[in-house]
Amino acid sequence: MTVKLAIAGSSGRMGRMLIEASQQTPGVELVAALDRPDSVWLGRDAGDFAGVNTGVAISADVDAAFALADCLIDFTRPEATLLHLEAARRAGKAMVIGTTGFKPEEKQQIAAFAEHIPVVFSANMATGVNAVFKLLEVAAQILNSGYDVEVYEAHHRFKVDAPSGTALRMGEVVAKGLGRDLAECAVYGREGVTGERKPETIGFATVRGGDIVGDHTVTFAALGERVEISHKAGSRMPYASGSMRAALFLQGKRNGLFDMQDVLGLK
Ligand SMILES: NC(=O)C1=CN([C@@H]2O[C@H](COP(=O)(O)OP(=O)(O)OC[C@H]3O[C@@H](n4cnc5c(N)ncnc54)[C@H](OP(=O)(O)O)[C@@H]3O)[C@@H](O)[C@H]2O)C=CC1
Ligand SMILES: O=C(O)C1=N[C@H](C(=O)O)C[C@H](O)C1
Repeated sequence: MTVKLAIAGSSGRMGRMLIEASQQTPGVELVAALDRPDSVWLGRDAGDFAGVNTGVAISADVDAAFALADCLIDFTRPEATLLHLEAARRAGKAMVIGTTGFKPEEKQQIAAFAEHIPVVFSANMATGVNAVFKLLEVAAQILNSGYDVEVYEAHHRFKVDAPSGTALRMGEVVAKGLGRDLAECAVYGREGVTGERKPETIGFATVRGGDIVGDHTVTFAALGERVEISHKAGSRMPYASGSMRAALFLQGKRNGLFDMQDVLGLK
């Protein structure tokens, strides 16, 4: 059966890519496209950015979108995602959430919504990045003593949250593998006379510039050698295709919180 899709933030960088992906993915049908109530794009065909005619006009009416759609894909901002989750709960429909930058208590709210509706929530929908999460689990098991862990990420100049959701997830995966709690061992910046590096810490470095789509590297550095595990995105399409896969995965599910590891069968 076809999954009827609504896409939020449809004029955004990911929104445009998701609309394009929806036109190329068997088993999904775009039925609604959302943007802010004050967006200049309201009323335009959702496919205008990609040069295709979808027959779906961009609107700000979330409840009307859920009346048509089985699933909303949301790559917006945390405050918008939480409002969309309320509408999804009212309608009893599914959500795929790619938005990053949530506070811990907001993540708990998402988990609470997922007791009532099915949700895929993942900081990175790309298959390659999810493969890297698995590689990091293995690396942390083997390189569990004497290696300093540092996470580097680089993104475009327009990104508003740091470190990236993906970098934080990478930190969480490695911390768990090493038996540490990321909240206690993360170091998010260094400046001035910092003193020597504490061995139990996990450091983060953030670069912002130009149109970098998304680079992530985790370094395990010891005395005499280092291991680097990297992913570099050259296009946003892997995030969009992963999201289509996530929407198809949610078909027929009543509730529950899932991530791309569930979607890809990596757990
Ligand atoms: N999980 C993953 O694989 C990936 C996650 N992301 C994440 O997705 C999110 C979006 O990224 P990106 O597309 O680059 O961002 P953009 O700023 O390009 O797009 C965001 C879209 O959401 C809309 N929006 C923002 N606030 C609201 C609101 N309060 N109500 C309704 N709509 C709103 C924006 O409208 P307007 O422009 O009018 O403000 C815009 O259309 C980020 O959190 C990013 O980190 C990105 C790529 C991959
Ligand atoms: O904002 C972006 O562009 C991206 N955001 C996600 C993140 O914060 O991890 C995923 C990807 O790196 C692109």
